[in-house]
Amino acid sequence: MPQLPSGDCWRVVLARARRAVLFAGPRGASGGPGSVRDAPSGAGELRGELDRFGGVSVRLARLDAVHRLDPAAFQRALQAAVQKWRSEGRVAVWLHIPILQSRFIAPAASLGFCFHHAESDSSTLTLWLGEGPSRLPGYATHQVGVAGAVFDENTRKILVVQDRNKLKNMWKFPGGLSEPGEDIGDTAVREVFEETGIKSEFRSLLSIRQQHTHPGAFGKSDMYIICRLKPYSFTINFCQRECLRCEWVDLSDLVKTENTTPITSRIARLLLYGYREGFDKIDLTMEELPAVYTGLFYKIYHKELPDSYKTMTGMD
Ligand SMILES: NC(=O)C1=CN([C@@H]2O[C@H](COP(=O)(O)OP(=O)(O)OC[C@H]3O[C@@H](n4cnc5c(N)ncnc54)[C@H](O)[C@@H]3O)[C@@H](O)[C@H]2O)C=CC1
Ligand SMILES: [Mg+2]
Repeated sequence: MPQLPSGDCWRVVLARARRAVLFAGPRGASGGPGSVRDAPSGAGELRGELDRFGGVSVRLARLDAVHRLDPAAFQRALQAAVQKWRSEGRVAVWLHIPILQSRFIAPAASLGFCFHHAESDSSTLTLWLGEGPSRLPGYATHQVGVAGAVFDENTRKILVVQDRNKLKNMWKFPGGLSEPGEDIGDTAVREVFEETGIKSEFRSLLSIRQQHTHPGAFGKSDMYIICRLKPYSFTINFCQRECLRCEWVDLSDLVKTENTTPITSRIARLLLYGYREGFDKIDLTMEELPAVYTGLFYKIYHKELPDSYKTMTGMD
């Protein structure tokens, strides 16, 4: 006579019906070897969702039963769950832990989980279960800083600041770190306004600098992007907290001065070339396009295509 499913097992049956949701019930309960009675206790507390790569994602914030576990009980439940997921051929486990349940981090780490990343209110740990070294993608590798080279073509003047918090007070373009979800051009315009009081609009992207193990990037790499901006206000009202000085200077004076950073000096020369020969020689302009699958939009930056190439279908 077939054995009736236990409470945990019923949950597994329901989960199978729903397919996308995985219950880390007792070993064998969802088709693997073993029986309900082999199950290490507590395994049924952990429930995950299967991702398209064959990994399991467990969000503790959504599992009410887990709130009642102490760290030792959580460790037993997680160990049982991992054993089961391994037997089912899952390639990885993603464990999302709300900051107030951080007592579960150490038990997970003792089972081999490592930090993948943390946000302000949660951390995410991973465990690779597949063959060979982990193929899980890492988290953020860079911070993005954006500066605005605000150039007034009518007066040939460019906006520069001296940073208050630096040991050497050299002229540089105003700028700062991008916020999550912020367009590059919007960062440049916002930072220029916050630091100098000058209103401007985005024209183009001029340069990208990549620097690894940047001292201000918490051990990550730094991407520093300079944009060409066009001013539409001219009265300076600079931020005393961040800047020591702020001035409109003649572009050719900025090219000649030694009291500037190498990157500022180089971009000043590039701007002078663009001013004399045409900005199309130096500009990477932006266009917004629809993403293929997601229904979202993205911004693409490249040199302007001549009209004759915009509609070209192949080699004529
Ligand atoms: N070559 C160049 O001309 C320079 C380029 N950069 C690039 O600019 C970007 C960063 O721009 P920033 O103007 O530095 O950023 P930002 O304008 O976003 O923020 C700077 C301000 O953040 C605050 N801050 C930063 N670290 C802090 C800390 N540890 N404690 C307390 N307050 C803190 C300070 O108020 C500081 O004035 C990076 O991409 C960097 O590589 C920065 C300086 C010079
Ligand atoms: Mg700044």
